[in-house]
Amino acid sequence: MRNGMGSLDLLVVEELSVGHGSAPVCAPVDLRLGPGRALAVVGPNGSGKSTLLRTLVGLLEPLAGTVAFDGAPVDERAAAFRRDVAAVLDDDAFFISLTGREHLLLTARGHGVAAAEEAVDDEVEAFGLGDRADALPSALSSGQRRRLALAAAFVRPARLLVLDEPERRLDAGMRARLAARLGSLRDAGTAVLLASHDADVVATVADEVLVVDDDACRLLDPVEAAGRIAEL
Ligand SMILES: Nc1ncnc2c1ncn2[C@@H]1O[C@H](COP(=O)(O)OP(=O)(O)OP(=O)(O)O)[C@@H](O)[C@H]1O
Repeated sequence: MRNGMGSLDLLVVEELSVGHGSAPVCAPVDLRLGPGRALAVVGPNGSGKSTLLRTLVGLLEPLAGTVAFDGAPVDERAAAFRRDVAAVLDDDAFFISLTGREHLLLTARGHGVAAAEEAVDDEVEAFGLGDRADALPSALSSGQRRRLALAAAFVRPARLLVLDEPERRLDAGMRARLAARLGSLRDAGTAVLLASHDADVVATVADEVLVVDDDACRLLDPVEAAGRIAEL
């Protein structure tokens, strides 16, 4: 299906059931996400947002239903999928002996960024890492580790950005800057999928909101969803 920007949907999810054993953690999900669009996944603690995102990026097998990225079933081992999709799901996925800056350089170079050093400097600046970029991850605060994980997703090109509660452990100023940046990326054509508990982040970034629930997972527009998010 073509979306409002005249492009093919990147992510197509049909009758998707997700869970860690045989029982689904929430009702089945149907959604489509195209370039230049942003979808927020909301719901209370334990409703299944992270389980859904992990399934969408191929880290968990669907219990039923399908997930396709760019017309093919999701396979996180496929080079094209790894090239096109940047995900920040956890913030403890670091090499213990590489500094923050070294992680960012590795990521930028691994994804073919031409001026990798400059791109890394830009993200160090944007995420306020400053001289802490030369520390090992174990010597960073939890918020600084979060910033580093996010910087690693921004330092490389991606067609789809998947973020699990990106606001977690960020201070108010950084939350607002992150939301603004996600909005700019979306406007520049990246597809953005994020789980969030932050009504301001959702209002700034999302064109559409998926409310995850046991009975039914429903797609709402951000205005309809605003009251609902405030309750969660
Ligand atoms: N590795 C796991 N093995 C078994 N059950 C799990 C696992 N991870 C999560 N669960 C369970 O799956 C359900 C959904 O959890 P999930 O982490 O997807 O929720 P969430 O909506 O992301 O919650 P939160 O807002 O707290 O981050 C919960 O009941 C949780 O306890």
